[in-house]
Amino acid sequence: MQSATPAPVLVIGTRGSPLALAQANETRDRIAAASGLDPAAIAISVIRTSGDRIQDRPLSEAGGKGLFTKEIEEALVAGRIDLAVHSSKDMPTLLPEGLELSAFLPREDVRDAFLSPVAASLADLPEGAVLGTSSLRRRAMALRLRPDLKTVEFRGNVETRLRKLSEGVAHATLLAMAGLNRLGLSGHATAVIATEDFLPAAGQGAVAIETRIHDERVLRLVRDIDHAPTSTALHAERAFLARLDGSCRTPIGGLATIADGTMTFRGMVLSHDGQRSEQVRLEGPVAEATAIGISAAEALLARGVADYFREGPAG
Ligand SMILES: NCc1[nH]cc(CCC(=O)O)c1CC(=O)O
Repeated sequence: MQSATPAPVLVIGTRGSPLALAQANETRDRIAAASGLDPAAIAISVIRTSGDRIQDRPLSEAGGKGLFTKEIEEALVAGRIDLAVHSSKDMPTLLPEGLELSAFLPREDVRDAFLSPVAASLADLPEGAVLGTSSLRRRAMALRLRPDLKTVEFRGNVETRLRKLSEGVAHATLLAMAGLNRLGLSGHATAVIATEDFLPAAGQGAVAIETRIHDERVLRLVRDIDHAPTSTALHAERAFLARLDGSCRTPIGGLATIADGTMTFRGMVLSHDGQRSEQVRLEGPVAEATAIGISAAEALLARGVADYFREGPAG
């Protein structure tokens, strides 16, 4: 006899990668714990996005960030799901009309990991070694420190990239520590790269929950699991990105950290070859998070970084 599954009272939409599912499961468990809802009454609906489908070219050429969110947001607008769980890093700064990011899970490790079977760190890679990455930011950040490196495209989910590395497609790759931790794969990291050397992407390590504005029933449930410091940091980082009008066609790093009521914001924009870069560091009260992110962007724009945005990712 089959046990009766309760009719779902809440439907979470997510991509189907192991990382996306881990994030959706964590969200379900947190909502259940905070609300007292039976976890079995919270359904997880897997939605295949354009970003998952397109495998034959770099995503920066196929149209950028919205590719991982479009079909999920359509389901949210249409009411087929009640909330969507995303990696903040993959979210465009502009959301479709009627949707908002209403909660963030506690941020994981924000740093990038260095993974290599041949070297202990980026600095230790042999002259001319091949770095596999599909991220324009990681490519430019790495070339800034090691202009001699060659780079190759490394698409696919975390597991696919680990496999390509073990097959020798590249001497090294870079992945978010957050993803490795959430997948229980942190043992694959050869070294963790300090943010002083290498700024993460805006939003890295944070999981965002997207909902319909004015959907009070769902908002009540997700607000209870919102992690305030993560939310504050993400507001600053997303304001920074939005003001720069950057996209995933531009190498940009941005990180807000909070200690004792003070936010420290660091931002960097690089040329595609990493040979030119501008950095900014600002501090201010957390209550001014959004303004701090905007000021950081304006400081960089004043130094001419908009010129970098007009350049293509030359080989
Ligand atoms: N673009 C893919 C993606 N989106 C979020 C993460 C990692 C988890 C995170 O940053 O929250 C990854 C993989 C990676 O960059 O290694």
